[in-house]
Amino acid sequence: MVSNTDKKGYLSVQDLVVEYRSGGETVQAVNHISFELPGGRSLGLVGETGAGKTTTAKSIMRILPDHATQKVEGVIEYDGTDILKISEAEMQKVRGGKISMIFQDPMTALNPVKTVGEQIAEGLKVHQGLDKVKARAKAIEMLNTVGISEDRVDEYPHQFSGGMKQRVVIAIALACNPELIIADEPTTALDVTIQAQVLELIKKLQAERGTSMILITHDLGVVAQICDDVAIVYAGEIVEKGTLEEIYDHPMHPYTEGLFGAIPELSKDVDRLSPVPGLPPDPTSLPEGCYFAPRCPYATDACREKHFDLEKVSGSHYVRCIKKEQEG
Ligand SMILES: Nc1ncnc2c1ncn2[C@@H]1O[C@H](COP(=O)(O)OP(=O)(O)OP(=O)(O)O)[C@@H](O)[C@H]1O
Ligand code: NI
Repeated sequence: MVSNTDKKGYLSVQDLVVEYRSGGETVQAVNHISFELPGGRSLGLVGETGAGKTTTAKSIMRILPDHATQKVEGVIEYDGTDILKISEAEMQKVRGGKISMIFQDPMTALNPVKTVGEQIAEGLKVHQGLDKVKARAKAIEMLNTVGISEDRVDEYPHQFSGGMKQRVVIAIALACNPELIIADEPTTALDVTIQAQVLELIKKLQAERGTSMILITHDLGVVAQICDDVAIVYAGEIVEKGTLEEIYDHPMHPYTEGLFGAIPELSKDVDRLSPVPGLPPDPTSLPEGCYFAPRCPYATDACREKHFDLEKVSGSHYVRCIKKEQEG
């Protein structure tokens, strides 16, 4: 039995299924994704565009678009509570309080007509019940934390550069001391030097505060720099997961191999995902067998017929591929 203290900050996603309705068709965006994230650890979600990474993140935050979402199933347990079952009022306490999300695009995450100070203070008033004066003082402290001079507290987003805006977004996300941060490509909108600075900052704050993190990215170098665990997402499924070492030193799924270009090593510089020849399947009509089979250099008839489960290879390393059975 897992005691309550063991569940502190523990995220468990089990059998998550998300479908959108679009143009009269069903989009199978997330297909039975399961993973666990113990408190204090960081997990990288890696995969091509459209794989279902953001949808997974939005499910945890419960911010999927109502009008377009036709099905959300599964269990998302945080701190022992199924967050898909609690009321919206309870969820509002979780969102931005215990769990907060850093969005991909700082331009859309910030409100153009409010000062950055007001925007950082907002969550502090809601989640920590701080009064105006205390919330402002804490907002200033947060600006310092992310390396922005406090005399800019009354400025508006348009007065900041892209990198500085993303720092403000991070300050907002971290202000309430979240236990879990979900960062959806937090640095893609930034130029390379600013990217490195922002990542260093996230990493430092995470280490200081023992925060857990889900990092969504296309950048394998960033994952290597920040994450303990990695899950490779393909067509709404996890096709391989394990620790950073397990995945980088012994990638087993042909898709993972493809993304890494060749056989990667942690010590070598791996960065951008390699383009894998071919295209992912249409999420409105997924193939019968393995979703990767149409692009897979090793695919056999068995792969096209049967859909494989994610199976344990060793330690915490899991892979969804028949090749694994053949290699032993
Ligand atoms: N509001 C929506 N309505 C219909 N389909 C959607 C909606 N949002 C996402 N999708 C579809 O769901 C699938 C998963 O999208 P998602 O944004 O989760 O992928 P992602 O892995 O985050 O991709 P990216 O790396 O481009 O951010 C895609 O096929 C996408 O087109
Ligand atoms: Ni995304």
